[in-house]
Amino acid sequence: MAAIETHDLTKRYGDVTALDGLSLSVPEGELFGLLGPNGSGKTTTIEILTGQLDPTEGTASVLGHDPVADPQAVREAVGILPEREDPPSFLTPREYLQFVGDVRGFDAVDDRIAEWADRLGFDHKLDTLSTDLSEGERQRVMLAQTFIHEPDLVFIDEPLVNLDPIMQAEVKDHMREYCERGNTLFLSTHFLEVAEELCTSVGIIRDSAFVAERDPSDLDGDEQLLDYFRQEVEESGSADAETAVTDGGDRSLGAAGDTDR
Ligand SMILES: Nc1ncnc2c1ncn2[C@@H]1O[C@H](COP(=O)(O)OP(=O)(O)OP(=O)(O)O)[C@@H](O)[C@H]1O
Repeated sequence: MAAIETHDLTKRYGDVTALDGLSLSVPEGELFGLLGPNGSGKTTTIEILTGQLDPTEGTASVLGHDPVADPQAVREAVGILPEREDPPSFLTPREYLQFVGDVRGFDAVDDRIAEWADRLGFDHKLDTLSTDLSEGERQRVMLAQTFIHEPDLVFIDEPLVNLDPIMQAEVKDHMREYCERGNTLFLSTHFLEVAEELCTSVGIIRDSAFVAERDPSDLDGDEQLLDYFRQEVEESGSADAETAVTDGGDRSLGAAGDTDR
């Protein structure tokens, strides 16, 4: 069964088309990466699939639930880490994760908090107000809330932002193992090296429409993901595409400041 299935998903805001007829199927167990220039519709896609935003047209199925007809069922079934989200500044990580436990209704909340704080290296900060945590420590807490209830499907926008290199490696390992156990991960990122290293499949979106899908391991040595992305995106000839493809040595696309939020 596909974990995610969409048909002609479209979102319009007046004259602005944020998403234009997205049809997509993500099988269970896939680590899927959605790539695209700034403003191409990645966040809109995730918001529709997680029941936060209604499409103007089209249908979607997420773990067998319809995110329009039953957004609550989708939100209960999945883990979500939106872009640039922090735990509330006035709660400690322990209080925030206990709150998540209450809302999500899972058992052994204290044990799971201890396990995830240990795994993500913020056990010594569990009782520190979030306002006093570093950016990377807050990202670790947000990653914990994403996975703590062991969902079958997780949506993550830029998972590695602000993490130090050791924690980046650990989170990558975790995401890989999570999918090897049959779970599904839907990742949105501007960092092609992350997509290339981790994803079993990538989709490229431009001008709000889906243009290509590819298994990164099928790319040969001369056809790196950046070149492939550039080729697919530049075909649109849009100004957006040209500003989006920035080599810059770090192979990040269109958001040079993304690591420093
Ligand atoms: N509430 C809104 N009202 C009007 N236009 C919107 C709204 N939300 C998004 N858009 C537009 O829809 C398009 C797609 O936005 P979206 O946030 O999905 O892009 P994105 O691919 O996630 O971009 P980025 O890589 O910069 O995060 C953009 O042109 C954006 O300006």
